[in-house]
Amino acid sequence: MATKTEDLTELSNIISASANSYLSHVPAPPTLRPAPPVPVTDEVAIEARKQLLTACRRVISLVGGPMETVMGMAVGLHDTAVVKLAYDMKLAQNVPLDGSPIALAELAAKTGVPEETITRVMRALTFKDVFVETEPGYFAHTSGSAAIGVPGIEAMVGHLTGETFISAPHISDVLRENNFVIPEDNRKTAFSRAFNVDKTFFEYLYTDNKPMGTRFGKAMKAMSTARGPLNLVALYEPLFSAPKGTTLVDIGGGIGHIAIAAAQKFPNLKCVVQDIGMVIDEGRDGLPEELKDRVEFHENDFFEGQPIGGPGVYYYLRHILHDHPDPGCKKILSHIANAMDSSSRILIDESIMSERMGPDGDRATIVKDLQMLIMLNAKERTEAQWAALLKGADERLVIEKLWRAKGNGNAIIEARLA
Ligand SMILES: C[S@@+](CC[C@H](N)C(=O)[O-])C[C@H]1O[C@@H](n2cnc3c(N)ncnc32)[C@H](O)[C@@H]1O
Repeated sequence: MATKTEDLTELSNIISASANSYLSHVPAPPTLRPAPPVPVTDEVAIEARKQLLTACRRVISLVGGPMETVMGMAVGLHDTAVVKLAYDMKLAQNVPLDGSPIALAELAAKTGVPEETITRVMRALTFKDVFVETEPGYFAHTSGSAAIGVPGIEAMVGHLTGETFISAPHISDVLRENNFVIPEDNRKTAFSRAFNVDKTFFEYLYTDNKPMGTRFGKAMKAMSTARGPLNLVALYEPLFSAPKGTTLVDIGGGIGHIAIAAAQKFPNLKCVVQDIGMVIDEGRDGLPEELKDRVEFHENDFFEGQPIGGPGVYYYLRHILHDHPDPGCKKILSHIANAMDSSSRILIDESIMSERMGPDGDRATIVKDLQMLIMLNAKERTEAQWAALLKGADERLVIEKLWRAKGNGNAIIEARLA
């Protein structure tokens, strides 16, 4: 890729050309003014955006030198800390959303936080275009700061700067004590060490810390559309011609946000959401009246078995298998394989990690891989790893087709019995 160059002039030409291409393929130029995040879906714009960001990162590495690159990564924890403070102090909720400024004294009165603390936090945030100082002592929202106040995104910010931030430093000890082999036990994680529990992240959420569980459910729902339309309703063509009464089992479907979107889009579909713990009740409570005859919530532990069988069933797993080390995934998949026949399909909606290293990688997938490591000793997988996992779960399971999303590393992996 041209952005591997160390020639600044060439890089600036790439930036200029990509910016022009980007601008001519998005509905409106990007802005820092407060506005809800809009995913980029045009294929040319997606590619131009990728080129732009890759070239800009290369410029920072070249011109900033090692102090901007390695030291920049090493001090990244302070960015997390300051976003956590903004979350805890509820700064985003107390600055006017229409983009008008608020005086420091008024913000201090509304949040109950001393002016000096706000000033220091704002100095770090405004440096990264999160909030803007419109004139000395007055602050207004930018698109970045406004996002912190959007309920589902706020929940994700809380999850990342809360339990993830607390857990992350422990990964070093967890791995060092196991000779840097990643343990396959997901009760022995950086998370479980940080919280001093012998439980998986999910077991802890649903027993010891229900508010954290509720926040996590909201974060999952918000993140499901943050990078574009849902893969299941946008990508997977067979559902458009599914016969009446076709069953889709949304395994670990949480509060049912994907099953609900699928039932709304495909009137022939009957959806069963399976999960454990409190999300089942939260899902039932939030189910729209008109879907009550086509969307059901069932309590089912995916390690224990798969009670739904019959011809033509779709077993849908979104962001489930990346939560588990290989032995757990094989257990889940083998239960499904035992319930399937040749007309049923497994649909795995996950990232496909690129085999290649380097600046062209997909940042979101790389970050998610580390997130899985810290919270669950789990991982994102390459196409070859997905195929091996399926085969390892049941010799008969093969990949039929990859339905790749445009512009990000996600796909629906369609698998069947050979
Ligand atoms: C990362 S969330 C994904 C939720 C949803 N599929 C989505 O994509 O937004 C993982 C889900 O797996 C569920 N889960 C965890 N352990 C489970 C188990 N043993 N059996 C069934 N569901 C489980 C969690 O409750 C949670 O809803």
